[in-house]
Amino acid sequence: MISKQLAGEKAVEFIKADMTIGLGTGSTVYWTIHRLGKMVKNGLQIRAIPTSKQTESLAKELGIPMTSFSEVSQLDLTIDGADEIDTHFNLIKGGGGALLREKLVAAASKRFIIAADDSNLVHTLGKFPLPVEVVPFAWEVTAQRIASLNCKPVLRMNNKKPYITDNGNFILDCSFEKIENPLDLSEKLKLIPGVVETGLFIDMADLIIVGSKNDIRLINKN
Ligand SMILES: O=C(CO)[C@H](O)[C@H](O)COP(=O)(O)O
Repeated sequence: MISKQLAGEKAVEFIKADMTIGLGTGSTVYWTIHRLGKMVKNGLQIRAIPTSKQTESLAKELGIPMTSFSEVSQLDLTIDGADEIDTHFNLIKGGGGALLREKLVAAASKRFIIAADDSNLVHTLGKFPLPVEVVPFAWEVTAQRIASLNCKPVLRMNNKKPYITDNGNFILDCSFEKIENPLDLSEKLKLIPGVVETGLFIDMADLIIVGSKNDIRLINKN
């Protein structure tokens, strides 16, 4: 069994009846969603809010009942993946392009669980290029302003065209190499006009489930 699958499937153990669950995006939570689909088929009652159109269609296919922020304002639990996790529980997310909805859903959740494998654990964030969601208008100027923070922003492409997020925006993948102060960087990025959201998730995760070749580790905050 691959490590992402181990971690993703382990995460369902934290789902209880009648919970409202945030469903993340990516190849790790794919396994969570599949397991959850089976649990729902076996009678578990939950409702879910997806963090992307991709997750929404998978969850619908598996018969997982959906809700939305027009019906609920708080979720019990969100399960998602991460591209990098540092020793202070800070994350880089957005490799799959869903960072804005992922952050909104995580911020509305009482508990935020990350399922990942040991390749995602790092001492300092930044080797993985930081995804930054920007509005398409004047994105070139936004990219120049971001570059002045000492990185190389690259416009994410899809079939030779700019990649478009579920919110109709672009993504700039920003290579910083080392992000020594994630909070400071996050604040600076959010001050740039045109930046909608960044893939820096600072001190939001409560529990990390780390799958490796043959076992699973749980890392609790504190
Ligand atoms: O942030 C994300 C999507 O926007 C994903 O959680 C992140 O990219 C990790 O993905 P995977 O589970 O496929 O490694």
